[in-house]
Amino acid sequence: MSGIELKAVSIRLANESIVHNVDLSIPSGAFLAVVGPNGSGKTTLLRAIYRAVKLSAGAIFIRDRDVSRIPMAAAARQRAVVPQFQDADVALTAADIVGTGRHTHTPWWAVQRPTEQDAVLDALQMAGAKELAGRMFGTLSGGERQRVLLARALAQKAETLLLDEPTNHLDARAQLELMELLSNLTLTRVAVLHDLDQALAYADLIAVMHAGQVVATGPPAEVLTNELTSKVFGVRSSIMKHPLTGRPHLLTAPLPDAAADVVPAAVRTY
Ligand SMILES: Nc1ncnc2c1ncn2[C@@H]1O[C@H](COP(=O)(O)OP(=O)(O)OP(=O)(O)O)[C@@H](O)[C@H]1O
Repeated sequence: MSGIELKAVSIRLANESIVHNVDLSIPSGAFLAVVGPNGSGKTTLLRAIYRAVKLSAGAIFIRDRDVSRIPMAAAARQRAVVPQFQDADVALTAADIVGTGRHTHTPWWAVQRPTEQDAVLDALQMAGAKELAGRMFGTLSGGERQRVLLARALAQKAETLLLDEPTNHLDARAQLELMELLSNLTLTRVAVLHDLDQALAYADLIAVMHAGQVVATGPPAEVLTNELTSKVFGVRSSIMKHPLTGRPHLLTAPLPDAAADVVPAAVRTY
């Protein structure tokens, strides 16, 4: 069974074609990183998976069920979302926010039960945010909020986890902790990432977007060639092993002429 399947997906917004004819298959339990230059359509594609934007053509399936035909309550059990922006102007504590992730399993009036509170604290602990439980959400820093939103998504215990630039706002150590945590989860995960090095080091698969199309997919070390990063991102690159951890890392350097206007043929589709 496929975790998530996109079939010939196209999206138009404000009369503009934003995503064109994307096919993507993410195996159940895999971690896919979506990368691409600014404005290439990554967030729009992710939002389509959680039904925040409508498709103009094609279809999206989570575990073989068409997401456009699923009742909202069932959809919330299908996918948990860590969005890029979240309104912080709410009179709720971090634990309250995480508790809203439990509403897919428990009626709102039962969220104060000890088992539910344990689930909330477990999720906060996993996201490295247990000490923030009693803090008002609006008083938290950007990085602290990000961890609370991750905890809310984990508390939801959905079949898939969708994250939009989850390492934004996090300091160096918190970024590594988050990527470690994400790479060790066993549910199907899709994360929009800007950091190609993080995508290479932690994701199972990568999809590269350029001008609304997916131009390459496959294992990150096979996809992130110097040729691809030159053409799509306008940077030279090479992959090196970290001397301490042995993990692969992507080093980048400017191109003499950083024009990135050639779309390469797909490296591999799966
Ligand atoms: N609601 C909208 N109406 C009109 N255009 C939109 C809308 N949302 C996004 N776009 C446009 O669609 C294109 C893709 O945007 P999107 O946010 O998906 O890109 P992205 O790859 O996630 O970019 P970034 O890396 O900068 O976050 C951009 O040109 C953006 O201006």
